[in-house]
Amino acid sequence: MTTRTPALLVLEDGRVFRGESYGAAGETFGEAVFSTGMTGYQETLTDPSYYQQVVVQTAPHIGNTGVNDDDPESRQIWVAGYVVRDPARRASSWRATRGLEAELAAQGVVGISGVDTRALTRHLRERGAMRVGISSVEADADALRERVLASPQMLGADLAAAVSTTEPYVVPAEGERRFTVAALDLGIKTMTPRRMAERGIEVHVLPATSTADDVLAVRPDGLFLSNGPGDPSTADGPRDVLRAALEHDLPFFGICFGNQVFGRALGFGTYKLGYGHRGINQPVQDRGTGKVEVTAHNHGFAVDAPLDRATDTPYGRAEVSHVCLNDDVVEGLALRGAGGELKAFSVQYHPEAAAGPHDAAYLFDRFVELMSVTQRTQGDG
Ligand SMILES: NC(=O)CC[C@H](N)C(=O)O
Repeated sequence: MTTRTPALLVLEDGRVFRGESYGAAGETFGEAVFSTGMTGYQETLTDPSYYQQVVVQTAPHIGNTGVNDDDPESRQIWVAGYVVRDPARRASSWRATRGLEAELAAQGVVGISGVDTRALTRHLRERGAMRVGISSVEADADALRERVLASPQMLGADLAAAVSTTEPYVVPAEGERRFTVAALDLGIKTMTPRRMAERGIEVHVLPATSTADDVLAVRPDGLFLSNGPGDPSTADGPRDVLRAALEHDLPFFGICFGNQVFGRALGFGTYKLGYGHRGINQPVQDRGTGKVEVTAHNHGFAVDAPLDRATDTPYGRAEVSHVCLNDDVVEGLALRGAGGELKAFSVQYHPEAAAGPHDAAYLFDRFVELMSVTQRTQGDG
C-alpha cells in the first residue's frame, strides 16, 4: 500500500475540499465542471473540448477498466485537472494496456481523489461552473485561492486554434468514395470523421485557422464544423468561413461548437449556461419528428435563438430543430431554403457517440442525404 500525498482543491468562491494527490503531482487551474457519465472516462479525458477545464466525475468509481489505445478521442489528454472520489486500485479489462493513474501521471495531468464529488457537484450546480485550483504542493487554501482568482476565465476564452491540427490531413472513405467533406478542426474528436468515413465520405480535416478559400480548394460536397473548447463568441474566423460556404449553398453540418458557430453565422448570439450539460444521458427532442433521443453532451455555452418561431436570415429561414427536455436549451438548428428544403443543420450534442448512446447517428445519414439531394439539384440545374 502506498501512502498518498495530501492535495487541496479550492474553488474561486472560497469553498475548499481536501483529498489526495491523484495522477501527476503539482498544481493546476481551470474551470470546474462536472460530467455525469457512468462510463467513457477515457473518451472524456481525451475530448479536446475539455481543454482548460477541470472535470469532476460524479460516478464514484473511476479507472476500473484502465486505459487502452483504442478509445482515445484525440492524441492526448486535454483536461486541465481531474477530480474523482474513489479511484480503482486495480484496472480490470481485457482491453486495458495500463492503469488510468499511470496514464494521467505520464501525461502530466494533476488530479485529486478522495473528494466528496457529490457535494462538489451540488455546489457547482447551485453556484455555477467556476474557476478552481488543485494542488499537492500548496497546503494553504487562501494562497491557492489567490492564484485561482488570477487564472483565466472561460468566458471570452479563444481556445480552438490551440487544440486544432496545424496541418491538414485526410480520413479516407471506407469502401467507395461518395462525397468529399471539408471539416474544420476546432477540437475534433477521432470518432467524428470515422462516422463520416463509414458512410462513404472522404474527410479533409483542416486547421481551425483555415480560410474560405482553403475550404473551397478541396472542392467539397459539404462543410463540417467540429466540437471544440472555449467561448464561441470568440470564433469570428470560423463564422466567416461558414458564412462564405452558406453563400455558395454548400451543404453544412455542425456539432457542438459547430452548432454555436452556425448560430452566430445566422445572426444569433451565444451565452454561458450556469453549469452546462455534460454526460451521456441527456434527453433531446427532434422537433421535426417529435422523437426523443438520449444523447451525449459536453457544452457550457448555448445558442440564443427563439423556440416559438422561425427567423429570416440572409441565407434562408432558420429554426430551432432540437431542444433539451431538461431545460429547453437550444440543441440544434436547421436552415431552410425558399421551398422549405433543408440547406444546413447542426446539433449542440454528440451524435458521434464517443462515449454515449447511438440514438443520434441518423444525423450523419441526414448529412449524406443533404449532400446527395444538393448534388442532384445542382446536377439538374
Ligand atoms: N463540446 C463542445 O464543442 C463545447 C463547445 C463550447 N466550448 C462549450 O463549452 O459550450
